[in-house]
Amino acid sequence: MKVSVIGCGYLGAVHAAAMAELGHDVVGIDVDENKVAMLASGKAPFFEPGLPEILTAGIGSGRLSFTTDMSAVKDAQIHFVAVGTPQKKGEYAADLTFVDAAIESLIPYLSDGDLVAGKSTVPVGTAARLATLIADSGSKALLAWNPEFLREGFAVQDTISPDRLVYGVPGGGEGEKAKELLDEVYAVALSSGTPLVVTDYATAELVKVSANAFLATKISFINAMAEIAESTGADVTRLADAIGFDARIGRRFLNAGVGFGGGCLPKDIRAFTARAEELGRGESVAFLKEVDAINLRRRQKVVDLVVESFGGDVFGKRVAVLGLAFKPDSDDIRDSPALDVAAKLKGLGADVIATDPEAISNAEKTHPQLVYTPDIAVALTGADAVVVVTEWKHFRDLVPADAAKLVKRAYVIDGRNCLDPVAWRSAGWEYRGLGRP
Ligand SMILES: NC(=O)C1=CN([C@@H]2O[C@H](COP(=O)(O)OP(=O)(O)OC[C@H]3O[C@@H](n4cnc5c(N)ncnc54)[C@H](O)[C@@H]3O)[C@@H](O)[C@H]2O)C=CC1
Ligand SMILES: O=C(O)[C@H]1O[C@H](OP(=O)(O)OP(=O)(O)OC[C@H]2O[C@@H](n3ccc(=O)[nH]c3=O)[C@H](O)[C@@H]2O)[C@H](O)[C@@H](O)[C@@H]1O
Repeated sequence: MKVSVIGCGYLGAVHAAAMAELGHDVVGIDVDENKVAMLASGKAPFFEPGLPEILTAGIGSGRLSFTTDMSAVKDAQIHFVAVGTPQKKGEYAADLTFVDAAIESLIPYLSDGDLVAGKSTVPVGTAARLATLIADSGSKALLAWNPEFLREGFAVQDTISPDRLVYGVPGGGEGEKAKELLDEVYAVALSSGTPLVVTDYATAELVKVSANAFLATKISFINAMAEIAESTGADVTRLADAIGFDARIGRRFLNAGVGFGGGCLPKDIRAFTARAEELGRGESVAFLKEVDAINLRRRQKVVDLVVESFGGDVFGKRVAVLGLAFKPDSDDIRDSPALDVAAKLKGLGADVIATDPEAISNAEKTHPQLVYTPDIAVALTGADAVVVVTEWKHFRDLVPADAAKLVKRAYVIDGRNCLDPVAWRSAGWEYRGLGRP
């Protein structure tokens, strides 16, 4: 099929390359000229395992191209909209400027019977509004909302083999036509048994935000237990193991630590709260404010542990911050707990040196006040405290005895509960985890 993808960021670039990998003819459109130039030359503009390979293959096959010229979508039958929906400045609500602009610029190039398939995460009610906008323009194109559930770090595999597909479609014959087109584009996944939920716009939009709200709640739940564990001497990691054996609860997403960040969970729970309030249903998701508050308290807890370890004054102390990305296998620093901790410590006067295998160049742009090194040994050398805030394998695999030789004071705060306390303590380190003794 001929497919266009509008917005080629963390979601759209992967979606475009994956659709080409599945045999479709794909054109990716973005307003960012640098990003388009990189993608068009087969280079991934961000770190995502497996993306360079499918980009190169797609471009080499002639099935994948990128441009800033919206008119290139003309031949496509399905137009995936994957532009950003960030949090509005100073508000909780989602900023829909990019979605609206993308649809406006797409409309002149739509042919009758084309399908616009929204992938961006949007507040419930957006699809219906956009469908009206398209119809009012005189276009006979269809609109579906087809939310995306990929995880960064696993984005390629999650796109090619998703754990479910959700189509939000209009009622009647239009909905059937939209479903037929989506079935064709996702034929490979569907034929291998991927569950499919076909529903109305509002349900599809809500599936996406409620899934992220649930994940955020699960993380904040275990972090709340970590807070209680800290006051009782209990071990939240053992607690998570034990409750996780209950299949109704499950162990995944029960890792207590410095909490969730990234370009989605934090802004999505806030946008959901704002939208529910607009709908007069603020009380239904009021708990998400507590989920957010617990999450932010964990970042402060890590900072407090560092400060306490110096008797209340971190000024001039050298702190090695291991991790900048919001999670491993990603260079994404959007709302990253790791970077937040580094910046807070710097703000308190600590001599912070931060390292990350992939996220340094992004962090340098937003946080030029921090000192960075790509070399873990350099970060550790002379450190008065070490803080692990992203659980990259590189940090999990550190040999405590070797690391101890580099630092000035062997004090480690394991903000992701990803190190073995016994191994670190027996190598002479004072070890502090979050919610574990
Ligand atoms: N990053 C992720 O893992 C996932 C993201 N999502 C959702 O997907 C959407 C996109 O997220 P990301 O890819 O992370 O954002 P991003 O910020 O990395 O990418 C958005 C892209 O859209 C481009 N853009 C903005 N306005 C445009 C326009 N008018 N025409 C063409 N391109 C335009 C930007 O230049 C940028 O490259 C958001 O709604 C997000 O919540 C959903 C699931 C997973
Ligand atoms: O809407 C989105 O953009 C995506 O948001 C999340 O994916 P992602 O942000 O890539 O990362 P996750 O693996 O969900 O991790 C999010 C954050 O939670 C943290 N986390 C995760 C799991 C856990 O047990 N504890 C924990 O603190 C991670 O460190 C990270 O900061 C969802 O998992 C995806 O399904 C969704 O598509």
